[in-house]
Amino acid sequence: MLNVKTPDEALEIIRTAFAPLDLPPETVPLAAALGRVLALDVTADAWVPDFHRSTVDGYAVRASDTFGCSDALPAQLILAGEVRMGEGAGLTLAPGHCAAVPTGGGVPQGADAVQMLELCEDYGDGTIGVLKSVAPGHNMIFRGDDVKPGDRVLPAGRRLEPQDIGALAALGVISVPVVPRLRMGVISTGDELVPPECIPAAGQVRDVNGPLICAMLEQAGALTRFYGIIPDQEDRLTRTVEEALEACDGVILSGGSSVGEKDAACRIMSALGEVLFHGIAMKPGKPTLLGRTASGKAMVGLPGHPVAALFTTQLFVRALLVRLEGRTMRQRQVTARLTEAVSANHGRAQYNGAILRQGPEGLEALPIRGKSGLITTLAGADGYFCIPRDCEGFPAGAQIPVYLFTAD
Ligand SMILES: Nc1nc2c(c(=O)[nH]1)N[C@H]1C(S)=C(S)[C@@H](COP(=O)(O)OP(=O)(O)OC[C@H]3O[C@@H](n4cnc5c(N)ncnc54)[C@H](O)[C@@H]3O)O[C@H]1N2
Ligand code: MOO
Repeated sequence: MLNVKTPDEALEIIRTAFAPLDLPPETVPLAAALGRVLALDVTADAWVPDFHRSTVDGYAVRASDTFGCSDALPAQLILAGEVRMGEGAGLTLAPGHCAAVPTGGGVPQGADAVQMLELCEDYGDGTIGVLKSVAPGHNMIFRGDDVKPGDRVLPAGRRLEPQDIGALAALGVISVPVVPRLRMGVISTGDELVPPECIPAAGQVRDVNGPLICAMLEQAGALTRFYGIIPDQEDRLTRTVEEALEACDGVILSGGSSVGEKDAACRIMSALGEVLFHGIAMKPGKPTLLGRTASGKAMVGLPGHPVAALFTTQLFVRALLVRLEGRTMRQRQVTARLTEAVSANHGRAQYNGAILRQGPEGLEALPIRGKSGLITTLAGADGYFCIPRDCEGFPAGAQIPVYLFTAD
């Protein structure tokens, strides 16, 4: 019999039983930093931008020279010169003067605003008519508006996204201090499993969990090593788990997690360390196991059914990874209208895949139905929702939170 924990209790055990690995940071080039976790705060040591810039194509002016002007009574200013992209502004604007400036070009000293080309008129005699007045600061950004030296731009623990890579480039951070990637060993077990490239014979099935779990761990930032499909032979399986624990920070085993005679995951974990829990009150995913070796390494036993393996990886293995990395989990979610009723009445939290689509009244969630042995019921899913243990289901039209299958 399994002594089941609630999903929250299981997460709490993960948090208390494991500590961050605190590995010394490594440095990677900016081009390789996407998806990596920042090891240190990134603090600016430069001004961004480093000079006052125009945000439009137009004429840099002294705002006070334009006050009161209009279509009928333009302010006529002397064109003092032209600012070129990639060069300093190079001139100082005297009263009554203006300078042509492109979008992003430097605003000359003395100028404090820019008027757009379309609101100016070139008289062709070295003077420009400004047809509408501008307030100081209009159409420009000032030195340091974006970032000043000492500003914290990105916090340690952040998984870097493309927009962060852009910000690091702006600061000239080309060597990025990151947390070393966790190394996770993955093992599929079962006499019936064959590699995906094989055509299954009678009674055989292709290994889904190996590629699935490796892909999820890679998406979560870990380095995975697949130790292959191991038949239901306890001694061989034990040796493979030991080999994986030797080389990796943790090992994920799928299949054999239940209580049948051939289900060896629990016995192997007890032999190699201690079992922290066996069983979670969730559907799918009930026979999930977590263990810890004497040296503190994690051993996870996931149910063989692929959908159960997917949800338990999503909820618990990812939580384990962020714990070992010393981060907090950030689960992205949206609110969507459930398109059909989904019932649940089995005393376990129920997890359902969902496809999201834009409906006439906003985002809609189409529940994916199917038993936990059917992986195709999740192909194309965007996320999932949970019906809590004490709830009998959600009616059609309910606004529900949908958690996205994303990296963090
Ligand atoms: N008496 C009980 N039987 C079962 C219980 C229970 O509580 N008492 N729980 C059921 C639930 S829930 C699940 S989930 C499964 C989990 O079983 P195991 O983790 O022991 O997994 P297996 O028996 O090895 O496999 C189950 C199923 O999944 C297929 N499988 C396994 N690995 C893979 C893989 N890598 N790729 C694709 N498919 C895989 C396997 O062929 C089986 O069909 O136990 C229930 N039984
Ligand atoms: O809970 Mo099992 O994990 O139903 O398939």
